[in-house]
Amino acid sequence: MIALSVNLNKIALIRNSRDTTNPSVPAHAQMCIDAGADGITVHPRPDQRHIRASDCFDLAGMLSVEFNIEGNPFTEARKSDRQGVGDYPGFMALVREIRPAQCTLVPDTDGQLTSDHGFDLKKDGERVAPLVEELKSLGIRTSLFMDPDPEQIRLAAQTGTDRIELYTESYAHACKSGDNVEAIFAQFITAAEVAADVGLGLNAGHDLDLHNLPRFATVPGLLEVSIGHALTVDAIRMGLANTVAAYQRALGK
Ligand SMILES: CC(=O)[C@@H](O)[C@H](O)COP(=O)(O)O
Ligand SMILES: NCC(=O)COP(=O)(O)O
Repeated sequence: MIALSVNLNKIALIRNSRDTTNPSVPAHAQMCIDAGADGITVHPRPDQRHIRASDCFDLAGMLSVEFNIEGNPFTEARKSDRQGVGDYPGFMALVREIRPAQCTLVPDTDGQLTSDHGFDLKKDGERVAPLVEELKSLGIRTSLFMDPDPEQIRLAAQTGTDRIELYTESYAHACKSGDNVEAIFAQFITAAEVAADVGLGLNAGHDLDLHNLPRFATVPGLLEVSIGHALTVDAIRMGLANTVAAYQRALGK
């Protein structure tokens, strides 16, 4: 069974567009859970453009499903520039205190519009490995955000991480454009086979949607997908409960 972890970044983005608590991130998480979500994912960024550190604590206090916190482990603490919003404590400081079920390390720089690449572990492997070890010692399952690159995936196994999360934007783009879909999808099949060969659990995410998900769900060994942007947009059209159910059906459940 492939777990569906709903990413709430865009719910927080709507909330932050006013000085309000509406929509409530915890209340939205509960609606996702009531509708059948297997997990909740958030990606607190240093500018707190959407998910804030306070959201992570609020969610940690109420979730009855797995909590996955994603982010760049090398981000430093940053003062909030918005009245009434707490400071960003730094990613590792936040995760050390919350101790979510899973932590997905993502090599985003602070100013990126969105996540757009996996780790280069030739460059950063020696910095990442000790953090993986620390997170695991805290009882947190670790995952590294990776491109579907066999050499990099083999390097990921050397860090000691439990899982990797395949960055699926290239597949989503190919599905939209119709160009090279088979060749791109074959890259993910190969990446999944390499991950299994080196003992890594397999997650995936970014730009997955109701159209591209059914085929991606056939990737061997896939354990979890985290989906936020397209699912939130679909919920505007279909309603949240119907949307979560539709994504579960797209996963073959
Ligand atoms: C790592 C990844 O691909 C997404 O989980 C990320 O959370 C997207 O971030 P934004 O929602 O800020 O675009
Ligand atoms: N790790 C991917 C994620 O959490 C959500 O990505 P997206 O569906 O918002 O592109």
